[in-house]
Amino acid sequence: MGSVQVKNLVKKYDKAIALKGVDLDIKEGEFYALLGPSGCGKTTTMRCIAGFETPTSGEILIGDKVVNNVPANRRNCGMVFQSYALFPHYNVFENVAYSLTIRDLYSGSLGQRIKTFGRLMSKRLGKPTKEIEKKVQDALDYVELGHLADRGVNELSGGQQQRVALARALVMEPSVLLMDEPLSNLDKKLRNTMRTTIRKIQQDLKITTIFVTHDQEEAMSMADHVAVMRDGEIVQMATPTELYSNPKDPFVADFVGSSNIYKGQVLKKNEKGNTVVKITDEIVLESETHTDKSEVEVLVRPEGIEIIREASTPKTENVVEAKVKVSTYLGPTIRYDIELDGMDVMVEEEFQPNTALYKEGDIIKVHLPSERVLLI
Ligand SMILES: Nc1ncnc2c1ncn2[C@@H]1O[C@H](COP(=O)(O)OP(=O)(O)OP(=O)(O)O)[C@@H](O)[C@H]1O
Repeated sequence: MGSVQVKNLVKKYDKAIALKGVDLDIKEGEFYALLGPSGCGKTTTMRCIAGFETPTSGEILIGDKVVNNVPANRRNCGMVFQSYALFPHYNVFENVAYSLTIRDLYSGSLGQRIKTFGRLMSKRLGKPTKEIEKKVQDALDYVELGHLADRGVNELSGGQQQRVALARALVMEPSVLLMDEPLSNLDKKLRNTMRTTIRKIQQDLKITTIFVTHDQEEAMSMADHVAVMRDGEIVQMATPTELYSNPKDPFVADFVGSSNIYKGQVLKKNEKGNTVVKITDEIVLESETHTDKSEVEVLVRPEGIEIIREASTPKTENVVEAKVKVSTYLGPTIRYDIELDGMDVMVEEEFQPNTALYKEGDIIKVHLPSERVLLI
């Protein structure tokens, strides 16, 4: 039973209120990302679920059991941290076996427990049981490190160390996997590989996973659902596509992907049923978003704006003249910083080898399709 529910979770410290009433409802097998800027309360939420922090108020359920008073080691949560937190004097195998061995401290006869304690105190794990050996080997194979079981952890790369940490969490067969910025110490290429590895393992094992990150790309590419947090609260919780296409407010829009956001004044509905919104005297746009408000924020994603070239099909609405300020080649795309009646606007266009790049000072025409002009 790996579902997780968090109800009106509040955590106050002496000088800060870290959580102001967080609610989460995570079904068994789902992958949730907690996304938000530094200090918004992601880690505190996770530490409360893990049992490392005591909430000031609110309820936490794992499965159908309220766990507020259950100690961390009885919550059956596997943890993976940014810092790996491996034991430097143990090799790969021993690091993964450790949690299983330590579990023996709480079970078995008094004699067995004393023996386990003695082994741990002498910093040797001794000969593991056949069962532990198999479980550890399986966990290492899962993270593709089976061949490095005898290596010292200091002789591993960062990515390999994080795989050991993941194996150590998985070997306990936790009902919930909690990961706190696990990829932040890795370089970009390795981060991408690890994203795929983690996602694949999560889907294979169907393990309920909560993943803390401040990296929107990471959250959007891995999770089934993303909870965006700000100042100790969840601002919006949605699937990645919903979050990107329908951000609830400018904070979410800006945090999840790049965006152009302007203040606008709603003028009327036109004959097509579109909302007409004025941004400047010169820039009046149609939007397919319906709203009852008279003052709105107008959001257009950079890739939602189309530069009109001679070969483009004629457009009937939302065509505006613009001046190119900067063009930046980004590999698969070109980013243009342009000016529209005094407003700075970002446009991102797919790079086509045969298309000439615009340069500073060029006057161009851009089309902002009404379905890409969002009113929030
Ligand atoms: N032990 C503590 N004592 C006092 N204040 C704390 C403590 N832990 C966290 N806080 C405060 O609670 C708030 C939330 O912190 P938290 O670590 O949960 O944020 P976060 O979103 O995980 O940030 P980051 O991405 O930087 O790790 C911050 O204002 C932080 O300073």
